[in-house]
Amino acid sequence: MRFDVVTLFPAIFDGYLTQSLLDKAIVRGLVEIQRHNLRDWAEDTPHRKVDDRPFGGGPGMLLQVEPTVTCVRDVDAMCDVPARKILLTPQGRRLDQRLAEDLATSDRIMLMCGRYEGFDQRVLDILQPEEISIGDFVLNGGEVAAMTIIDAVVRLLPGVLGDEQSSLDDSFSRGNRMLEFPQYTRPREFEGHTVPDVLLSGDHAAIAKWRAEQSRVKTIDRRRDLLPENSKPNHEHPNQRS
Ligand SMILES: Nc1cc(-c2ccc3ccn(Cc4ccc(CN5CCCCC5)cc4)c3c2)n[nH]1
Repeated sequence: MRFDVVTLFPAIFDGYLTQSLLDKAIVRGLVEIQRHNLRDWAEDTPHRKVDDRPFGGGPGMLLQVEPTVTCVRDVDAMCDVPARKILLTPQGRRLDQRLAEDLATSDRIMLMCGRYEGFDQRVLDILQPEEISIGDFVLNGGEVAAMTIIDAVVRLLPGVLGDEQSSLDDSFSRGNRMLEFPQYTRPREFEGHTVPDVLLSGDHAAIAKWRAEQSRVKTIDRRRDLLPENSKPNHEHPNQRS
């Protein structure tokens, strides 16, 4: 899979791209991440201006339609595979595991990271990107949301996580909608806190039963909404794919 990230701050991704799971996946050719600085598409050098004040007044600045649309079209054309365009915004469809699994089926994803107060509306009208939010809070730009999407998607790609780390049993993977059971490792006792005996018993059936019960109790206590009897569809944003 290839990610193309359009951003005013490509350096934000430096540390992230060298972190081990992603770095290994890149080295193994399982994923490719290309960054594109929107400022390189600014019309007027030397100021390389890509933002301007909103018509009609209002706070802050907006990213202009011309450099953005030109940039996205140029980036899209850099590779034969057409990119699934995603625009990060607080107003988008909420990212969840189901959407991450859907994104993981794409061959190429372009992540459009805005800044300031976002993009001129004509960017959305012309390019018709899918709009995705990572939660009901306002970040300072799309980059952290983009990294979140990359993180959630890359771990789902075949071969990225070894079998022992499979994402299949994650809390929210493949329709699994239960919270994790408690996990323990050595030492067996720390400051008087011990490991549940069942986990030391070697009785795999009893361990599985205990873990299922722990997941159920925790899910009822914290996320009753996840239980099958309470589940409701994730209402898609009007301009979202099915
Ligand atoms: N899940 C999530 C994604 C983001 C996200 C993603 C991308 C950008 C680009 C800029 N920002 C900052 C921002 C966005 C919206 C406003 C509200 N403002 C009100 C007046 C009319 C214009 C809009 C303010 C500042 C972004 C924030 N935050 N949270």
